[in-house]
Amino acid sequence: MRNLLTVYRHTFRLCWKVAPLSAVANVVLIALMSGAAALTAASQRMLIDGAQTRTTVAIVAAAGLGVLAHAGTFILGHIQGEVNQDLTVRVGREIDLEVLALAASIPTLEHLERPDFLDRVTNLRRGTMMLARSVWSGAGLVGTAVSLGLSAWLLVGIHPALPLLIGFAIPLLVLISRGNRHQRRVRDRTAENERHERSLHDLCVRAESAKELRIAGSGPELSQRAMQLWDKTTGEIVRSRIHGAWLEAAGWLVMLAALGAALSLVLDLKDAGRATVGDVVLLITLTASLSGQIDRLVRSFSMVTDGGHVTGHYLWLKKYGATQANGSRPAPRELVSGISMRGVSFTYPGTSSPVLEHVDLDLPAGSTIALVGLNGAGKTTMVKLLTGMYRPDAGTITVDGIPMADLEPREWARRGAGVFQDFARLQFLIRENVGVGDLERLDDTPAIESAITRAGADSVVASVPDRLQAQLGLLFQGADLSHGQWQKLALARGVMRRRPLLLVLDEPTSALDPQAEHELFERFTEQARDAAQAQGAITVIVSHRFSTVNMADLIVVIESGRVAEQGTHAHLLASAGRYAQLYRAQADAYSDTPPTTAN
Ligand SMILES: Nc1ncnc2c1ncn2[C@@H]1O[C@H](COP(=O)(O)OP(=O)(O)OP(=O)(O)O)[C@@H](O)[C@H]1O
Repeated sequence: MRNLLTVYRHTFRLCWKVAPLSAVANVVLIALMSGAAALTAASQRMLIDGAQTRTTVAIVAAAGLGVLAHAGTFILGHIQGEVNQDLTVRVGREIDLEVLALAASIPTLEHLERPDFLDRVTNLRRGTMMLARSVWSGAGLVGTAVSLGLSAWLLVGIHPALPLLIGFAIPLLVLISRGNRHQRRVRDRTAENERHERSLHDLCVRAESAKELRIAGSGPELSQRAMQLWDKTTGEIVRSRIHGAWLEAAGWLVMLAALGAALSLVLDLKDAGRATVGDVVLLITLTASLSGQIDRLVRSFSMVTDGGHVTGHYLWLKKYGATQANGSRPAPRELVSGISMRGVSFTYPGTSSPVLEHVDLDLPAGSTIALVGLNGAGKTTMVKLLTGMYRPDAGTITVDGIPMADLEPREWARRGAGVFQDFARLQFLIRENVGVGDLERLDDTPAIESAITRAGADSVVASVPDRLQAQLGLLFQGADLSHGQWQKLALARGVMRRRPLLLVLDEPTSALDPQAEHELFERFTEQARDAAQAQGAITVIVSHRFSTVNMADLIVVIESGRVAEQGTHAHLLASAGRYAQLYRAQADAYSDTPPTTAN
């Protein structure tokens, strides 16, 4: 309940921020409407009683009051519905943006690969409207309670037992909240299926996956699977709704029986001369409006409880974000000793075997380090730990002696730059595609051009008519590029940031020919040396090409999550270990002579 109130306060603040006038109007309209239903019933009793006593003034006054109350209920209800809808959409959008910003601001990556996190975000995104709506339902709940109080007061006037009628709303509410609870459980349970269905759907309609699907002929199979998942998910949701509808119907039957009993009581009272015809009409009118009020109460109650559930996800996300950003020490502006890993082990969430185990490694300030090893050895994972995207399960990583966990994570992230093998194809203008590598210089054309030149991407820009202003990607009728061209732009984006302390190049040139890659790395190594001298910057390269690797100051061979060997190219070749074996295997593959077995 406290959580719900916290989020309501926050949501009211959002309402005030996005549409203060509508928020005030909504409160006033809800207050006015809560009195209108009771006023309608009271005017009818006055009308009947006035007719019996033939008091013209009373009849005219009652008729005027009735018309006013009816028109008020209708007109105010209509306006309130519109105002409410507008507020719900605007506030829902605001909450949606908040959720996205919150999820994107978490400096680590782990949550994006945790199914429970993704399910919560799915439910949260499904439920932002619900949350926004539930705030006004909470206000509506108060309004309806006031309206029911007025009705109870009118009922007491006929017979003191009649207000008990309102108490029959309780079993109805209990049954409905039971149905809602069941529906919420089903929604949570089906979130994973929904994500799965969406990913299959995306695979079927995205250009990137189209080639593989066409050649394998697997499109129909995948769309069939997506369909089955959709049927399963919606089937479960529909069944839970039907279940809820049955429970609600049972509650209403009880309520109707109570209304029938009340009516028969008032008819008996009238026969005994202890009630007027006006009282009978009042009860009938109240019965009709009571049903409406209780129905509103029930709907508001459902929305409030649904909102409470979504609130749980929302607060969880906020708390999770806060726990992931708990370091507060400023990141150094230059490196003196470098980065060290001591006893570092790491297992991906949801898996059981460690990817890195007891890694001890020193990355001296000002050096270029190459990580080599077979596929799946753990090279990219090591880079993810060094950049702070994941935290080790055991051991420590220090930056100039400061534990990385103590550093303000966003600040450390800002000290890094680079490009990953699974780079993004950002379908923006070319200048934006590159500029987002350093948001502060998004509009700095010379900086963008310089990054493009350093990444060897000048030919990519020259190949499209509008140059830097060219729109990229087929989604927006822009130019489509080859894989290698996209990669060159990703590389330019990766080197946009000025003076990073840690530059990571994780197979950034896998789509380039060996000659282009070699030239590029020569250029990078030169620049890295300048940065190294100026501020002790470290460059980490992950590559399978030994022509690139041998330029590094230190080569680290990773094997099954451990450091197998380290040293310079010459040292490792001389020691005739794993590196020498891998190097010769590649050299043989490029030569005309048959491969030798390295021993
Ligand atoms: N997000 C993830 N969740 C679970 N396991 C993962 C994840 N990412 C990688 N792995 C596993 O961790 C191991 C190491 O992966 P990593 O990407 O670090 O290897 P790598 O040495 O960079 O390989 P490659 O040369 O193929 O790029 C692999 O067995 C991989 O399956």
